[in-house]
Amino acid sequence: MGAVRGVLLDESVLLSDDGSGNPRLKPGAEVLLRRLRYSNLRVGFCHHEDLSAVKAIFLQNTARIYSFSCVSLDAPDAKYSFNQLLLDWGIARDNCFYVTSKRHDAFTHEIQNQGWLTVCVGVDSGSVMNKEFLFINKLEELLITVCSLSKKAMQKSVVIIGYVMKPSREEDFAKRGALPMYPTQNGLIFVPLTFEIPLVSQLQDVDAVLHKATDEIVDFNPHISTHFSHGISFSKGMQELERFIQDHPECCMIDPLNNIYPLLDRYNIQQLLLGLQELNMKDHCRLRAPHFLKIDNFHEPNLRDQLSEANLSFPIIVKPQIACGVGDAHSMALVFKFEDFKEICVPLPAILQEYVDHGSLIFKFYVLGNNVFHAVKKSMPNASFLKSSSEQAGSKPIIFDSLKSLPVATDDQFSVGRLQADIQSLDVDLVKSAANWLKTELDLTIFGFDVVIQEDTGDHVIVDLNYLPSFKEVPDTDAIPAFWTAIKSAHEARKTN
Ligand SMILES: Nc1ncnc2c1ncn2[C@@H]1O[C@H](COP(=O)(O)OP(=O)(O)OP(=O)(O)O)[C@@H](O)[C@H]1O
Ligand SMILES: O=P(O)(O)O[C@H]1[C@H](O)[C@@H](O)[C@H](OP(=O)(O)O)[C@@H](OP(=O)(O)O)[C@H]1O
Ligand SMILES: [Mg+2]
Ligand SMILES: [Mg+2]
Repeated sequence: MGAVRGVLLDESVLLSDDGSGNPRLKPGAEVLLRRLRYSNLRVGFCHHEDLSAVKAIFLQNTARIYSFSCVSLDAPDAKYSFNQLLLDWGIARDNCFYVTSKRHDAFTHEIQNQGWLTVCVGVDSGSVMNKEFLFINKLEELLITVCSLSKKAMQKSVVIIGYVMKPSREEDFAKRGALPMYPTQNGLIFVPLTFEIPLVSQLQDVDAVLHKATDEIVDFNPHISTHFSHGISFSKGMQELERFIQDHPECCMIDPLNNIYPLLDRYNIQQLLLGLQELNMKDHCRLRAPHFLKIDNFHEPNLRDQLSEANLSFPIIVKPQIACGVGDAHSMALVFKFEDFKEICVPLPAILQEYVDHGSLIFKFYVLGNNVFHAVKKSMPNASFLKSSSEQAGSKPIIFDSLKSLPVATDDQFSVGRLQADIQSLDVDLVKSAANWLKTELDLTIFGFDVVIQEDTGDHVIVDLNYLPSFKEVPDTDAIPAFWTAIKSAHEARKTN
């Protein structure tokens, strides 16, 4: 038997009704189907003829939504349709999981005799004669059960990556084929970790954990401690995961929490980026960090002097010190004069950053292990454009959210001719040297950073660093294999450390 390739779900696992006969999906079923949809496993539903017509139609419609098969077990040609399903799927029966919640079902025993792996969900193992079945209590256990069996069947030639990230991010990655539950070409199987069931039971077969821990931040209080990361509170599930990893160092984190903390703090990022000056090479543009100043409030008596000492002049972009993970981590402002500071409500403590005129183009760089990709994106326009639009509003500061309402250049502020010139002005080798330097400094597997090119000097200024970004601008054909290679290498490297 090889890795599990197909999963056939009996309607008893998926359907309940609302008491008045109207069918609906059982709790946990919708999440399961969403995850199976992009799992690279073949998935089908099945039901007996005695299923009510309304439920049978609901099941067929649900299968259609997810592009899954749906077969009737008692149809005159049932055996045919079952075997036909296997032929259509192009897989052997012993690579298939049949999942049911039926206690006594002649069909279940027959299909098990035909060599299918059978999983009973929510069925007391004592009530079923055949002990060959696998028994799980909750639907949430199914995926880790499938993946663990695949690993066992593949004689450990696969590595199971358990992952934690917010649903929207998981969906984005899964749709790109990045999180398959069937082994990748380099032997990775991805399984979502759920906090709905004890982590210990899930992690015993997991070889490495990929997490976007910042998706599990539930609060940030900068006043709790002078140590920035002490102000960060993670979800109970993330805390349980952290405790497990402390007790089980053999299960590796891609990447350890301590390695991502610096990227939660824009002050840390600025201090780290000061090291870029060591990379500057003769006959190359200058690579640098923006001038910056960290402030705890806008009423500091000698703020003007501090601005001048930090080599900061207006306009100044104001960003929260907390870089991600909380709702207002991306609430920013572009301030044109000193008096405007009292007008803005950027969360404190904040980082004041030199606003770099960069011709409305930003270069997003992504480091995936030893691969470095970059993409060009439209960005905020030069200050003169923003100031004029702001002057019409009485030169008020421009308040925005960088993820939701970034004041990107309008077409007339952005000329395509410039686009060619600007793209050619990017010193890729210089920035790749920065990428390699950052990888060493940060000891991270996957991270991104934003580069703007200052118009009058050509300085390459890194204005942002992010952990586990979506690298959505990079073609999947390049990004996804690199994503898998990076994770595999990180697991191997951390395993040997
Ligand atoms: N110092 C700067 N000078 C000029 N433009 C800047 C500067 N900093 C940021 N920007 C512009 O604002 C955008 C958002 O800034 P930044 O990337 O720091 O925000 P963020 O919330 O960290 O975004 P994300 O993490 O989603 O990339 C940048 O993509 C760029 O267009
Ligand atoms: O949502 P928080 O934890 O505040 O952090 C953001 C990051 O700072 C951004 O870098 C992410 O955007 P990209 O994944 O496109 O880089 C962004 O990804 P998203 O736009 O897919 O949500 C977020 O992860
Ligand atoms: Mg950014
Ligand atoms: Mg960022």
